[in-house]
Amino acid sequence: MAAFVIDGKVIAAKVRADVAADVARLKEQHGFVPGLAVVLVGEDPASKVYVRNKAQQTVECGMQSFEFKLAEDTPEEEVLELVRKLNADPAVNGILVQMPLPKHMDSNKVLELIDPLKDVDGFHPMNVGRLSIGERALAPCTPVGSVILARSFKDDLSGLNAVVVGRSNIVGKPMAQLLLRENCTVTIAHSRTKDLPDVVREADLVVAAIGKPEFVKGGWIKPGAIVIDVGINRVLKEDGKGKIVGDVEYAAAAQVAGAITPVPGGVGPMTIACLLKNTVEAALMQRGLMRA
Ligand SMILES: Nc1nc(=O)c2c([nH]1)NC[C@@H]1CN(c3ccc(C(=O)N[C@@H](CCC(=O)O)C(=O)O)cc3)C=[N+]21
Repeated sequence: MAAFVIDGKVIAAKVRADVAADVARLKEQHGFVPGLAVVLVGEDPASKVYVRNKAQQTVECGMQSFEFKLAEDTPEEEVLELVRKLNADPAVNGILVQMPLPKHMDSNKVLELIDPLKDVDGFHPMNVGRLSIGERALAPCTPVGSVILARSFKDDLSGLNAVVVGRSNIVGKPMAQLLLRENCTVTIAHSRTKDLPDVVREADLVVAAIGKPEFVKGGWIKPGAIVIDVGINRVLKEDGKGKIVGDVEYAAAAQVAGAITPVPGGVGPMTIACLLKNTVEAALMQRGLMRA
C-alpha cells in the first residue's frame, strides 16, 4: 500500500496560525510585539530566497522582522559587532545568523556570541547542552519541525526504533536528542556506519539528513516505517532543468513506508514555522512570561 504523505505545508500553516495567535495575545495583554533579526552575509542565491521567505512569514505572523545583509567580504569583527548590538536591543527577541558564513569567518565564534536567550536556531552551546540534559532550551528548528511531522502521523513515538542518518550539529545530533525525549530508541548512523542498509531496515522511524540526493533507497525501508526526509538537494533533470529532491529515493520509499514527507513541501516549510515558534518562545522567556 502506498504511504501516507505527510503534508509539511499544511502542518506548517497550523504552526504559524498558533504563532500568530500567541503574538496577538502578547500584543493585547502586554502591549508588546516580538522581533526577529536575520543576518545574511554574502550573496548565496538559495540563502537569499530563504531569508526573504522568513522575513515575509515573520511579518504575516504579526511580528517585527529586521534584516541585515552584509557583503561577502565583510570583516568578521563587523559581524561580531552587529551581534553585540542585536543582543543589547530589546526590540530583538530572536537572532539568526544564516549559515554557512564566508570562509574567512569563525562560525562558532559568531554563534557563541549570540545571547543564548535570543538563539532561535538553538545552535549556542548553552542551548545544545540544556537540550541534552532535558532543561528548557531553544532547540534547532529543523529537528523540532521533524518531530512535529512524525507526531502528526503517530502521536506517541515512545518505544520506536529511530534511526537518524547524519550526525551534523544542526540536524542529526539535535534530532537524536529530541527523539530520545520522545522515548524512542535512537541510533545515529553516518558515513562510516557498517551495513547501513541493514541498520535502516530495523527502523520504525527514519530521519534522513545526509545531504546527498536520494541516498536512502526504497529497499532499505521497513514496511510501515515513518520516513522524515530532511534533505534539500538541487539536481538536474534529464531535460536539463533543475529540481529539488530529498535524501530519500522518494518514489520507491513511498511504496513501502507507512508515512513519508515529500521534498519540497515536507520538512522545509516546518523549519521556518518552527523558527517563528522559537521566536515567540524566546520573547516569552526574556519577559518572564514563560508557559508552564
Ligand atoms: N542559521 C541558519 N538556520 C537555518 O535554519 C538555515 C541556515 N542557517 N542556512 C540554510 C538552511 C536551509 N534552510 C531552509 C529552510 C526552509 C526551506 C524551505 O522552506 N524549503 C521549501 C521550498 C524549497 C524550494 O523550493 O527551494 C520546501 O522544502 O518545500 C529550505 C531551506 C534553513 N537553513
